[in-house]
Amino acid sequence: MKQKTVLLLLNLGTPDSPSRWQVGRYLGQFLNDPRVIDIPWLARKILVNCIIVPFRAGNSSKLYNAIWDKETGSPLLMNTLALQKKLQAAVGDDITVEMAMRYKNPSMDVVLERIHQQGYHKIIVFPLFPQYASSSTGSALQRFMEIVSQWWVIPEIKMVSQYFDNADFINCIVNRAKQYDLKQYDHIVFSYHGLPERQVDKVYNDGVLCKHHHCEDVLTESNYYCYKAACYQTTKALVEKLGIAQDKYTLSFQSRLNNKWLTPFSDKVIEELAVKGAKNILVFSPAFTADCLETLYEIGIEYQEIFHKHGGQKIQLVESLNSGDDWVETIKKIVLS
Ligand SMILES: C=CC1=C(C)c2cc3[nH]c(cc4nc(cc5[nH]c(cc1n2)c(C)c5CCC(=O)O)C(CCC(=O)O)=C4C)c(C)c3C=C
Ligand SMILES: [Fe+2]
Ligand SMILES: [Fe+2]
Repeated sequence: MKQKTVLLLLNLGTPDSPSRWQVGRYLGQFLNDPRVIDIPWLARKILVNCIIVPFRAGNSSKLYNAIWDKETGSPLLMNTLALQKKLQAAVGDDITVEMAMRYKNPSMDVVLERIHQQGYHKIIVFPLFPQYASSSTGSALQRFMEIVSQWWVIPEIKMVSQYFDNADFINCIVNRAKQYDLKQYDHIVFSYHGLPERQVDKVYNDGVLCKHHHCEDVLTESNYYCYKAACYQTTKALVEKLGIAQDKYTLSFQSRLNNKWLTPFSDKVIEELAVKGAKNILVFSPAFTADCLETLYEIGIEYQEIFHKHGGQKIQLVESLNSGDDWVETIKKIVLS
């Protein structure tokens, strides 16, 4: 008997259109997730629905408009769909490749209902986040389990929770860097999506805060799921492979909602580099496997403006893994191992 297997790619999600209304709906669904804004229910409802969404939706809509493709729409959706298509071709008929978004569309409810109807014997879940965070991987896997737990038949399930330490994943980023002559840049920045420090501390069961676990330097049994530790290890592997000297790079965190997020902040690092005289910098974004608002706009447009304003010339963004052949082969290898 042939086993029917489905590979489910999960990504964060994006608005259905860049209109203020749709961006507001997206932000409302996203930020009302208790794993994203982890405060008591009533406080979250007031903060998100009465403060963040009304004040943020208009501005975010402008940012989405700037990166929206007239034909293909959201870059995050377009890149994830292209990856699904190429993976399907790579794995052949034995495995069906599906893709769903944690927020908005294609929704996990609809895609998992289709998977349910098909009666697969095995589901392999692959979140497109290399470093575990409760707000990304944790949330997507929780929603997956909530839905599947309602089924009468629960098939065999394999869930991948992170892969920042996978050598093939690191090599894919190294491959993206090959088109740039690293020696031409005054400095290299590894910019990761930020997180509230409080959420990073919640990873530890021993009550000892992240700052006492030496997450900048070591990966241990206790900090394996610490997002900060995973970001530092990702950077360590990349600088070793790329031969980047200690004083030539900086790790930083972007997209903060307030000042209690992981530091150093990417925008401040970019500003300081320009003030110190850097003219050209190369920016990697290794927490994002697909180019999206946070890479194309925040790094490519907003940081470019900051850099220029303070005397710098050009910020070069290294493209994400998107649907590259090496990334397709890497996912295939990880999920089939
Ligand atoms: C690396 C994965 C991600 C983590 C971890 C993450 C945490 C996180 N994000 C916010 C708030 C926002 N993020 C936004 C966009 C966005 N975030 C990720 C990935 C992670 N977020 C991606 C891929 C994107 C881009 C989506 C796209 O459509 O291209 C936004 C929306 C944009 C904006 O208004 O700035 C917000 C808001 C929080 C609060 C959080 C963890 C606590
Ligand atoms: Fe985010
Ligand atoms: Fe940590």
